[in-house]
Amino acid sequence: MSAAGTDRPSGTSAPERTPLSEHVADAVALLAAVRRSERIRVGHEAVGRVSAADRRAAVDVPGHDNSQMDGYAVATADLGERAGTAGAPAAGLTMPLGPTIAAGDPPADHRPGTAAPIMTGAPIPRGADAVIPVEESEAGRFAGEQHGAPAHTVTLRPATTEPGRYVRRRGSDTHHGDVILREGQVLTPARIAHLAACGVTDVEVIAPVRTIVLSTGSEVTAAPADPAAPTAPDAAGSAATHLPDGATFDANGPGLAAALTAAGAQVVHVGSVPDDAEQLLATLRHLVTTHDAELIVTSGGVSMGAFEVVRHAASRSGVTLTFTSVAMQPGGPQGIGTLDLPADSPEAPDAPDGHGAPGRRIPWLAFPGNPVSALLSCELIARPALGAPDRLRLRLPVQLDADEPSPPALAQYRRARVLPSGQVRLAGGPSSHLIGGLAQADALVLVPVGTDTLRDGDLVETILLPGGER
Ligand SMILES: Nc1nc2c(c(=O)[nH]1)N[C@H]1C(S)=C(S)[C@@H](COP(=O)(O)OP(=O)(O)OC[C@H]3O[C@@H](n4cnc5c(N)ncnc54)[C@H](O)[C@@H]3O)O[C@H]1N2
Ligand code: MOO
Repeated sequence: MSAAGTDRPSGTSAPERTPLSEHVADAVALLAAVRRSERIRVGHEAVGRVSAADRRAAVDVPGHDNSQMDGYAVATADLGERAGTAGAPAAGLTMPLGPTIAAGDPPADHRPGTAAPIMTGAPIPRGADAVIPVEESEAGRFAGEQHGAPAHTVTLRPATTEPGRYVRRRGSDTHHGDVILREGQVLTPARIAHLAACGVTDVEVIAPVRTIVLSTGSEVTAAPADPAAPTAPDAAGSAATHLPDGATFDANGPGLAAALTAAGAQVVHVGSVPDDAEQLLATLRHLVTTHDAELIVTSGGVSMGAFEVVRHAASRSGVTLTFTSVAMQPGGPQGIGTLDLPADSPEAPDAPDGHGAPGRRIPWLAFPGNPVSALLSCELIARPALGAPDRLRLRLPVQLDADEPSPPALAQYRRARVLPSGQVRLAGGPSSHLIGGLAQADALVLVPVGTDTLRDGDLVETILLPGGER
């Protein structure tokens, strides 16, 4: 990786750019007003939710000393030296049987001098300190499984006789009071099992933020879902679908809605509007009211063109949007702010007393329109603001066929795949319209500010994304 020089050619001035970390901090502060937590049951429905508080174990796990094997509970002092680690005597060690202990039995006292048949998970009787597996008995299995008269003794040939053998101690996994789930951790199947094992039946998790996703742009159109539309596969094997001249199928609506859902939001509406500021605002006010929405996420209309609908909307009353150029690519042009639903707005919900409800201020994240820019904005800005957990980041060597230039003023997020060798390889070019490259990627490679060339073998910060399955 080679660093760019710091000298600028005279007569040029770099645009003022906001570091990504600053913009994320603004988004986190903006969404703080709508972030809540809720209590849910510990069960399969909790998978993927994010903990909003530390949680402690309600009991020791295991709850009692218990056997790790089906075998015989013994007091090792009773085995004496005859069955020392040098090996059991050829004739074995014959002992009277104690009472049989099953999993679920209450802990009892051990009868000194006996070997008590004990099952995996059953409580070790008080006074016993080891379990000899049934395979180390002369018969190799329990008396009840054998024909003939019930046995009163067992002949053991223990491989070793050290105390504690095959005993799972109370609390050896988790102690009562241990923190078993931390704030910000995802509820994975194993964490759900651990919580359940520790007697925790409900947890506080981040509540989904009701979110409206709106694509902007007069060119943006939804792919036809008309059941009467022709669906015969074309030469390339996909359904024949007509894209009107000049139009673009809406990638950002479905993509952002999916990314926001994965980040824990509840997407209540996905749609699009043309480049008309009045229509955009009327649509948003109507949707916010109808769905009692708490967050607006738009894509497009934030850069320097003549038809930047979100920028135009920002000059209307009740809209507070700041536009900034974040020092990253993709996703540089960003808008952030609020939409007011004033008390006297015809769209404001009626209060129970029939008078207008108090006005509301809805956070608004305005992402750029290029599909990779929109999705990476969601990944890098909306996810942390919604409280979604950080992705795993690794420093990996990048595998390149040739040097890759990078704009030194920007942190560049290149799409990549992690290789089984532990290297990472770029997937497609840097342009922000290349949604196919992002779709095949399972990682982002961060080329930091100040770098003008990425070289084969450079160690790069790699952000792991879902989709790594081969
Ligand atoms: N003169 C300048 N031009 C541009 C600049 C700049 O700084 N100066 N920034 C570029 C960057 S970087 C980006 S990113 C884009 C952002 O543009 P907008 O947010 O205004 O987005 P649009 O112009 O509406 O669209 C850009 C591009 O993406 C396509 N698009 C938009 N929405 C969708 C959608 N829902 N699904 C699929 N594709 C979509 C749209 O058709 C355009 O091709 O501006 C650069 N320009
Ligand atoms: O910042 Mo834009 O997202 O590169 O195309």
